[in-house]
Amino acid sequence: MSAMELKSQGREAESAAADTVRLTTAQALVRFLNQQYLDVDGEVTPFVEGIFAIFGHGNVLGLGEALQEDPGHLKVYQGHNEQGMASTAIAYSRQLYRHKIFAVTASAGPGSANFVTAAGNAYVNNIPILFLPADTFATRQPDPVLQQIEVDSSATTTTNDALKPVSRYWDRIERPEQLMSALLKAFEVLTNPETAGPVTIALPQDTEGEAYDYPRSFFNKRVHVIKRIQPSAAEVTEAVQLIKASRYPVLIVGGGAKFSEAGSAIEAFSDKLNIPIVETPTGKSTISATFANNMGGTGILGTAAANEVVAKADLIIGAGTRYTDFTTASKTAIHPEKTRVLNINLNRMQSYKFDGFPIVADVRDTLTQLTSELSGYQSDFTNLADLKAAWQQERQRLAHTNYDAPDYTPEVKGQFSAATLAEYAEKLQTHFTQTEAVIAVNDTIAPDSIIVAAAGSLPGDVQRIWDPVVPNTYHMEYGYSMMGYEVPAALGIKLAQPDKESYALVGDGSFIMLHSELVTALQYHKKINILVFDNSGFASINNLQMAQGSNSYRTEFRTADHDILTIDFAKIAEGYGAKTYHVNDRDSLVAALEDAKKQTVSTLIDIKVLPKTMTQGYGQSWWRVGVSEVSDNPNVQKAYQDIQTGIDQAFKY
Ligand SMILES: Cc1ncc(C[n+]2csc(CCOP(=O)(O)OP(=O)(O)O)c2C)c(N)n1
Ligand SMILES: O=C1C[C@@H](O)[C@H](O)[C@@H](O)C1=O
Ligand SMILES: [Mg+2]
Repeated sequence: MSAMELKSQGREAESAAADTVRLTTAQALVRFLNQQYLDVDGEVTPFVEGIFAIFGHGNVLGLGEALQEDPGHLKVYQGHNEQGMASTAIAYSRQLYRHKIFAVTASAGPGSANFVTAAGNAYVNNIPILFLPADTFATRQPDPVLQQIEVDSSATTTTNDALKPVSRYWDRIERPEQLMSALLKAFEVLTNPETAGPVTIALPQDTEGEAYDYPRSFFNKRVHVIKRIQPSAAEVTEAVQLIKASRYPVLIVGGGAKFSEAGSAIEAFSDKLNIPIVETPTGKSTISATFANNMGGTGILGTAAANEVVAKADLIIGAGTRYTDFTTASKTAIHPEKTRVLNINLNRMQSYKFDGFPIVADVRDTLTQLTSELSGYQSDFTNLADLKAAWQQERQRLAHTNYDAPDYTPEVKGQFSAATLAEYAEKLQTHFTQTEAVIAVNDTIAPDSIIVAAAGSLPGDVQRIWDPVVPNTYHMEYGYSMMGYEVPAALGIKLAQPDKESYALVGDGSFIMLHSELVTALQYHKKINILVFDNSGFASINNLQMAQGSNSYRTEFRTADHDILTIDFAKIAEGYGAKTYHVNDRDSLVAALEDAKKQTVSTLIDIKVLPKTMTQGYGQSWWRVGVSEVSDNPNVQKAYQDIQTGIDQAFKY
């Protein structure tokens, strides 16, 4: 028996009579995490998979020591950037429909501050994650300590207070016994589908190591049951009336539908009642793109087919959607004056939106009930197959856009001159268009591979032209649209589904901003594939800026001498130890993708693409943005007037 085992046996024996066990706060925390289980539709699994850690002086001696001594079943990984490793944890939970989580721990001060962006991401996307930032001393004896901001107005304010607005539950453990009530509350929040999101338990570094006689009962196995909330009879009756009264109902599949695993229920509903479905970015891949009534992504970034049925709708059925501006075209795509709205959502507040009739219940079970109650009903849509076929034709056109064609004009028109585009072609050594590249990836990687995107122009492209066939293979973070989510998320996805290939679709700007967890993937032999779409700039923002009358300003990547910046992303990843490829046309991309499939090590494909060659709007694409009211630039003045016209037409709340 090892010295450690002897010591721990002694500790158990010592307090056995009192039915307590003497542990430090950190040891008690680790022991508790090991005992949390989730019951989803009768299947019980451990809820906490592990912990990502970047140790500093604030957490290495308390939590670090406890994990070193006995992590139980928790897998402990070293992260390389706090925001990055938290993004990995978020992606892991999201990919597993929130059935499992990782905790993340950082040292006090800057390490903890690095959590804030990721916490915002988890908050807006309703993803459970347990933040365990170290904190300054509870005793305050050595104050101010290294990395303490030392707020004059209150000694209780520390860096970790910045996590309060982006936590669904926030607590600070200043005495070891506080841990018990804090963790009970924390895990209720983490495991409740209605409140799931980030939880912060701040750990003052002295408290982490302080001991207490914890009741053994606190460490009993706890099974948190996910309850599928059923619609009331009155809710079903009203919904049935609304649908029966409508000729052109359209179902919007949101993230709530995906988390409810409502795919089959939606297909049955849509198929039997002839109701077209359209998808939000998060809802996409709940249903296969090949499903006959699936018109694809909707909203500002939507397909022509989806936006056409939404325009015709006399009833919108929102299944687990938050109705963000991108889905509603800033409230111009849906008008409750002309279109009734029926909302199915676990969250009561969400269900009230657009003056909708609220059903506060589980999406899967509600739609199943509605399908059986509505037998005999069919919508009057007759052109769904034609709309879908027309969109597929457009997708084919986008797959073959050719910069070298004599009559070539880019998808984003009227912004860069032919000379500027030629300058990019020459500097980046590419004639490759982004739409051709994205579709080539879609057509080449295995259908059960998982892609992730988050920011820039790629979320718009894939919302329109990515056709996911296998459910849950499309992982989109377009709630916070956090640049830098893509690479760490690819690792989280790989940890969640180790037998699948995981691909990050990432712009050059996002890659530069954050890719530290590529090192973690390499370190732990978790293969991820990174596809960098390099157009040498914050191109989507450049598009937006120029579309609203401004000149191109600080959104292209140019040197002080106005030269286009050229970066060898493959070389960067090669330096870390990844297998890399340079690509500038379809053939070289397909060859690289095929070779990358054979690798066991993480890969990066550096894809040089031309700016202005991403997809553009297809109906329902007004976006309310903050254009300047006063400007000497006539184009900005016009853009301001155009925005006022849009505002006049938009639904007001
Ligand atoms: C953390 C963060 N900072 C800033 C933004 C605002 N933003 C959105 S897209 C974008 C540019 C993205 O550039 P890139 O990744 O190269 O993609 P591209 O637009 O070129 O497709 C910026 C700065 C953001 N979404 N997230
Ligand atoms: O500001 C933004 C504009 C969007 O086009 C982009 O996709 C998103 O990442 C963003 O933050
Ligand atoms: Mg870019």
